[in-house]
Amino acid sequence: MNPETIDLPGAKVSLFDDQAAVARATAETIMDAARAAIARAGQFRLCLAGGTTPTAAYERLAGADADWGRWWIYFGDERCVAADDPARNSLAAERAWLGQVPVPRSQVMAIPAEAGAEAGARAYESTVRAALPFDLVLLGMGEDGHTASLFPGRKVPEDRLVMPVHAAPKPPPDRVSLTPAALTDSRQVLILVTGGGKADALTEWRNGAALPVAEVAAAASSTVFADNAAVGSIAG
Ligand SMILES: O=C1O[C@H](COP(=O)(O)O)[C@@H](O)[C@H](O)[C@H]1O
Repeated sequence: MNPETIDLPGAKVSLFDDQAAVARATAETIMDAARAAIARAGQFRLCLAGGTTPTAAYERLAGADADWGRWWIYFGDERCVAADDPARNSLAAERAWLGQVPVPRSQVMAIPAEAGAEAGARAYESTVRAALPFDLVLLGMGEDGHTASLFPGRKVPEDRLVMPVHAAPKPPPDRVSLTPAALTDSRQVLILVTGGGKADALTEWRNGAALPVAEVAAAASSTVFADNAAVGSIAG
């Protein structure tokens, strides 16, 4: 049974029974956005979330029938480790989904984070500038309320679309992240929140804390897909 509801400032919230239901709805939302973008503009520009939360949705997309030749894939953040390191967000998406569908390789725009945070961010800036506005930005939320690699209390350069991140509180310490200016320049922003470990951050968000995820959500037309485990103890 779903909890009653939860209000999150700046976002429309949809609640689901479990992570599998969130994954199903996420894959459907992405497919709907793709069809609409392709009908409107002949291509679909999707910016992906990293971490573990979106993996089940990516696995569902691996079995979908889509006009893959018209999809362009971007990443909201990346960890500065070797290109074949399992910690890479791009590799996780590749294994769960992208490696199994005929999206042209030239249209999967990985962040060159193996070059280091500064060089990777500099190189990806022009890629993102040319892509905006995105059709859909998919985001997750960390247990501390971070999203992409935007961590609480960190300064964000106002003149950049992509920024280097050092000393991240969650390993690895060096990362590259799109800034809120880039993540919110999208027709839709969909934020996935699953699992009991996210309940404290959701409570802070509901109470108006200035978390990165809350700031990004409020600056865009955002929807949150959450499951019972994330919301259960704080609903009502
Ligand atoms: O480090 C990261 O964390 C967040 C949340 O990850 P999750 O494993 O709790 O889903 C993720 O959204 C971000 O892209 C990632 O680099």
